[in-house]
Amino acid sequence: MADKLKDKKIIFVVGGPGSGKGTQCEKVVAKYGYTHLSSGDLLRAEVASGSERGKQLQAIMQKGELVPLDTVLDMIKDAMIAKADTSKGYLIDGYPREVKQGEEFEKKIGAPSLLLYIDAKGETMVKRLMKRGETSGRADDNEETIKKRLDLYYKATEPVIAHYESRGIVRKIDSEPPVDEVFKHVAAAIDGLK
Ligand SMILES: Nc1ncnc2c1ncn2[C@@H]1O[C@H](COP(=O)(O)OP(=O)(O)O)[C@@H](O)[C@H]1O
Ligand SMILES: Nc1ncnc2c1ncn2[C@H]1C[C@H](O)[C@@H](COP(=O)(O)OP(=O)(O)O)O1
Ligand SMILES: [Mg+2]
Repeated sequence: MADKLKDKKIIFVVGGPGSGKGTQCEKVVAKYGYTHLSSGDLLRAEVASGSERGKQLQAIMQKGELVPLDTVLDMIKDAMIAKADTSKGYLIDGYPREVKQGEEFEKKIGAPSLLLYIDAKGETMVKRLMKRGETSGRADDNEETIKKRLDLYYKATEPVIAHYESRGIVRKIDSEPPVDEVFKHVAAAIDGLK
C-alpha cells in the first residue's frame, strides 16, 4: 500500500501554534492543488467521532501535550494513501513536532523535498490564538494551554528545523506581515521545487 506514496512530493509545514500554518496551507491548496493534511485536524476529527480513542486524545490535547507518535503517524499515512490516486503532493501541517516524528515518517513514508518554516514572534502567536479562541471552539485555544503549547514548541519542535537545515530544504518564512504578503514568499518557495 505504501508503494502508492513513492515519488510523491512531500512538504513539511512547521511553525509554532498560531503562526499561520493552516492559513498558508489553504492558500497553497487553492493555487497548487496540493493535498493539505493537518495532524491537528485529523486528531480533532477523531475526537469529534466520539470514539474511545478520541476521548483519550481530547484529554491530551486539552493539556497542550503531544499525542503518541504512532497514533498521529498512522492517521497521516492512512489519509495520504486515501488521496494517493489524485494527489500531486502533500502538505504535512503540524508534523513533525519533534525530531523523532520526522525520522519515523521518513522510515514509513518518505523524505520531504521542502520544509516551510512559518515563523512568528511568541507574542504574535499568543495574540492570534487568543483571537482565534473567540470563535474556534478549540479546547486548547485558552491562555493556560497556549502557554504550554508555546513552551513545548520551543523545546521539542524548533530542533526539528535545525535537523533538516543541513539538508538544505528549509525555507524560513516571516509570518508577521499580512496573509497575502506571507503567501508570496510561500509561493516562491514552492515554485523553487523541481
Ligand atoms: N499573516 C497573518 N496575519 C494576521 N493574522 C494571521 C496571519 N496568519 C494567520 N493569522 C491568523 O492567526 C490565527 C492562527 O492561524 P492558523 O493558520 O490557524 O495557525 P496555525 O495553524 O499555525 O495554528 C488565525 O486566526 C489566522 O486567521
Ligand atoms: N504531530 C503531532 N504529534 C503529536 N501531537 C500532535 C501532533 N499534531 C497535533 N497534535 C496534537 C497536540 C496539539 O497541541 C494539538 C493541536 O495541534 P494543531 O491543530 O496542529 O495546532 P496549531 O495548528 O495551533 O499549531 O493536537
Ligand atoms: Mg493549524
